[in-house]
Amino acid sequence: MTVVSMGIPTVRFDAASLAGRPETDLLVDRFGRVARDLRVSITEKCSLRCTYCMPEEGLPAIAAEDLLSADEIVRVVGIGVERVGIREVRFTGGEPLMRSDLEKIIAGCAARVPGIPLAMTTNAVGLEHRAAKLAAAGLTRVNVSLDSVDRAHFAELTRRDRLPSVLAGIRAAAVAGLAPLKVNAVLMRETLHGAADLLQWCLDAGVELRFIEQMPLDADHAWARENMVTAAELLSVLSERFELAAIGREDPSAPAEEWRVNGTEMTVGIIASVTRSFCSDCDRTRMTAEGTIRSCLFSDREVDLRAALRAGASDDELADLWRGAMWNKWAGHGIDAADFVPPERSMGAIGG
Ligand SMILES: Nc1nc2c(ncn2[C@@H]2O[C@H](COP(=O)(O)OP(=O)(O)OP(=O)(O)O)[C@@H](O)[C@H]2O)c(=O)[nH]1
Ligand SMILES: C[S@@+](CC[C@H](N)C(=O)[O-])C[C@H]1O[C@@H](n2cnc3c(N)ncnc32)[C@H](O)[C@@H]1O
Ligand code: SF4
Ligand code: SF4
Repeated sequence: MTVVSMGIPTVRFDAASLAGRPETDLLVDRFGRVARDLRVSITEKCSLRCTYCMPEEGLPAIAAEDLLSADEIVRVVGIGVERVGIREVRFTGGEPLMRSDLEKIIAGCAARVPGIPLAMTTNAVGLEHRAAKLAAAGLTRVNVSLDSVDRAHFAELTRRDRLPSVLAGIRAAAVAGLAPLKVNAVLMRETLHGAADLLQWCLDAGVELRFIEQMPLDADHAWARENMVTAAELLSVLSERFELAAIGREDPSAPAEEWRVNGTEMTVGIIASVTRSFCSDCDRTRMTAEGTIRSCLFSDREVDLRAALRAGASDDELADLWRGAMWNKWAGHGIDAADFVPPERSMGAIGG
């Protein structure tokens, strides 16, 4: 904890050391990486309870006054783009659609940082009714989480019977021009047998599917390395039905590696965060719904921008706090280390 004087009142907030940092405005770290991709969590609330993410009862509620307001989010996004080199912004959560002022947040950001892609990662529940408004506000594209197209299985995995709403949301997003639309599916023992069906559904729907290796970020702490489905295992299952040709990554810092399917233009991606980690090329920086900067999914060391912002810090001061948070970023998640300990926050509380 560092004491920072910003006039009256004097407020305490975490500031990470900038010692040894080169003279640059950008969000550099000690490992030569530059963070340009900002992921903004805007709520801890969610309409689903995916077993690999949330506890059955949901996450503890964040008090309304502790959440960043729409105007505060727009200000931080503006600082990110104008002062520290952010080139892409993604809204996430929790479920971003749970915020009734999401359109206001998007419109505010679109006006403040014109030309910067504004994406959203969502479960698509209720998106049917908001896709057109979100697109009009300036949202550019969406990635939708969908682990199964079998209604009973979906209800089991998410503890909610909402598959029809998700599918309607995907259709509405396509109609609204939120493209390219990608589907994310977390790999699990209980879904592996349906993986080929899910891929066929996505090929038929003309959307790109990416499978994600499950990470130890579930609120229930049930993740176990020996139980997880690896990219290699998935590839062997998919290869029984599809001809897959490796393409690689869109760009070095993209989490997904891609495979061409059946010699067509359609692809399937795998985000192998555990067995083929991409930490050495990481370009991510995160802001939690409470306004703390988190340099890595797995690092609980957060820098509190909200306290500074509400105490009257200038844009320059906020930018410096952000730079300090990222300068002290770890090399990677360390899941393979003998002394690995999962972070305190689960995926839904960080913003995946
Ligand atoms: N290890 C790790 N995994 C991540 C990170 N960001 C996203 N993921 C994983 O990748 C999944 C998909 O992320 P999305 O929110 O769709 O974002 P994206 O893949 O960067 O999006 P695109 O730009 O469309 O490729 C998430 O659900 C996470 O499981 C990250 O910084 N580190
Ligand atoms: C936390 S969710 C937030 C956004 C939105 N609610 C959704 O599900 O897309 C963001 C992403 O994290 C992924 N995720 C959640 N828990 C995960 C875990 N334990 N390992 C890997 N990915 C996870 C989800 O599949 C989703 O794609
Ligand atoms: S993955 Fe997304 S939809 Fe599922 S519980 Fe977590 S926040 Fe909600
Ligand atoms: S685990 Fe951390 S360092 Fe690795 S890719 Fe994700 S955010 Fe980046």
